[in-house]
Amino acid sequence: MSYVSALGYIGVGARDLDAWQTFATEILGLQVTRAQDAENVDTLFLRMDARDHRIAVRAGEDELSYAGWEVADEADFEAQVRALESAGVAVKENSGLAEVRGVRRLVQFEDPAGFRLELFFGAATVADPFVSPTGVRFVTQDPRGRDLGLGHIVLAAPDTDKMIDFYLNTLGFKVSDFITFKPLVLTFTHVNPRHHSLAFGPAPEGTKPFMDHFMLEVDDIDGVGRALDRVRAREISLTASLGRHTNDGMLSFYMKSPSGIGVEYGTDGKLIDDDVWTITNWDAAQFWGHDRSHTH
Ligand SMILES: Cc1ccc(O)c(O)c1CC[C@@H]1C(=O)CC[C@]2(C)C(=O)CC[C@@H]12
Ligand SMILES: [Fe+2]
Repeated sequence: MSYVSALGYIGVGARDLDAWQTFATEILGLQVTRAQDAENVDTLFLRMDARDHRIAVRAGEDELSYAGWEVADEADFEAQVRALESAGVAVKENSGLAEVRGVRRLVQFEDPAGFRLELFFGAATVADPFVSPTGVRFVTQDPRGRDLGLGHIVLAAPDTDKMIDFYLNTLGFKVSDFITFKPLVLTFTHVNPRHHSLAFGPAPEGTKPFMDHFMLEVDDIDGVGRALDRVRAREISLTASLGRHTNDGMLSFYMKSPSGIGVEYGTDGKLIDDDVWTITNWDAAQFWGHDRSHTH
């Protein structure tokens, strides 16, 4: 039982849309279309490949966010909706929202932490070629052309066990591996060859659930290096220096977006072949780097 095929899109809220527009264009290298959404709210639609957009940044509360999980076709869509319903999850089909997102069909539901999720198929795709303003190319497919989604997200919520149970047993995500440091355990999960589309970060009791960061992957190290140069040249805070993760081998750095949500920008992430993959439990998050004390 596994129907979800990719992290199709995400949405975040931002009070300062002008700052986000500059950040998206000049640092991340995303193509930006700024428009009113269906409810006349100022929105940045951010493009990274043939999809109409994979990130929407909507004027409003900085914390607001949602994730759009994609399935390959209508049969998988209906099967996943049934699986959610038999698990007792309230699922609401929303054709108006499907139209706003440009997708064929869409349902809305919440995970156990109350995080807003959408399940959809038939993503909005445009004929116009994607052209990055910084010249990067994003990795959203594997070498065989299989969709890898936009990157990954890390969610932090107090009851991690309940969250993991839901994503594994109701949505069919698979464990990639674990990283254990002292009392902390981080769990990484995949839905396609990308090492993780979703990971669970630690959150102390009483914390409001939040998206810690999203990760975008580019296809060469120079794209990461040039983005890092531009971060250093501007008022953007670097939250972890360049480093290489143990589990997915990603070479990346972390920064704070203008609305506060973290962004990891990397390259060279590992792909998982389920036929030969064995789950490991790493004792460290990185082979080197990702220093969080000497940043600005
Ligand atoms: C460890 C790791 C491997 C691959 C990744 O893409 C990735 O984002 C991470 C997590 C990085 C980071 C960490 O190791 C310390 C605890 C952190 C800050 C969290 O609370 C969420 C992200 C975690
Ligand atoms: Fe990450």
